Amino acid sequence: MQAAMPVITVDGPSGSGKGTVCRLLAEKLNWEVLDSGAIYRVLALAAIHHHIELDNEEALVPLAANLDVQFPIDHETKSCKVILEGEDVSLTIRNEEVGAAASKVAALPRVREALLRRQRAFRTEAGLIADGRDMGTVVFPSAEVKIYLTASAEERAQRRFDELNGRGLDVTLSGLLADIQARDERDMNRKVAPLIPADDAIVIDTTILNAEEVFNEVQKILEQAVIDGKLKQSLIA
Ligand SMILES: Nc1ncnc2c1ncn2[C@@H]1O[C@H](COP(=O)(O)OP(=O)(O)OP(=O)(O)O)[C@@H](O)[C@H]1O
Ligand SMILES: Nc1ccn([C@H]2C[C@H](O)[C@@H](COP(=O)(O)O)O2)c(=O)n1
Repeated sequence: MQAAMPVITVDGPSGSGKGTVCRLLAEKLNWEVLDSGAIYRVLALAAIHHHIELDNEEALVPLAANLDVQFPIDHETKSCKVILEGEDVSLTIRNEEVGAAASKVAALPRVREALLRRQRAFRTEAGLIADGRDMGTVVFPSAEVKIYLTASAEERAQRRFDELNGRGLDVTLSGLLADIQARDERDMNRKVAPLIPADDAIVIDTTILNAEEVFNEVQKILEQAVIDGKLKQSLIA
């Protein structure tokens, strides 16, 4: 039986292209997007602002439960802004240090538990595209469509290098590769909600695919989901 508010989950490691494909899908389908990584990033930034150690679960749980964050639409860029305690942190949360800090706070089981309800609340009237690490395994286990994107660590580091270098940031390919490998190791081997494909996820290796080719693969998956009766044609037209 199809749920009223369908969910497509897109999980995978850093730089596999989740955010890119979710944005393209959201534009096409006019669905909401949950960027769950942004929530972990905001929590990590709040911990840094409040001088809370990134492994202090006792202090991080109430911070997570009461996180003062909003995601208003920026009508100029048509993307979400991230407002933490009244401050626009949309750019700050995207730096590599905050990404690494997010991966550390995300390893704490009670912190993850404290953020579950907030993530599930993104399932509203439109369909939802949920981007993260455990969207298909934990947060939305009954999602209609589950996708897992992956790519070699070298390719993901190169993508990040091109992006950051293009923005004039002083980064090295070897440094970014080491960061990505450390993040993979932490995200894939934590005790709770480790990064793994859900049993019923469809895996796409994006190493040799460009963003458009990945999007085309995802569209084929959605068309198959219609044939299988998991999604209504009218929802993806
Ligand atoms: N298939 C692709 N081929 C080449 N570059 C890509 C592809 N998909 C995304 N990119 C580029 O790679 C970088 C990382 O992509 P994106 O932010 O979508 O990954 P992500 O999986 O969401 O990463 P994170 O989990 O760290 O947020 C971006 O610069 C993006 O433009
Ligand atoms: N569902 C999620 C989303 C994110 N995380 C953690 C692990 C990541 O390294 C970090 C930052 O995520 P990104 O913005 O790069 O997608 O947040 C997680 O554990 N679970």
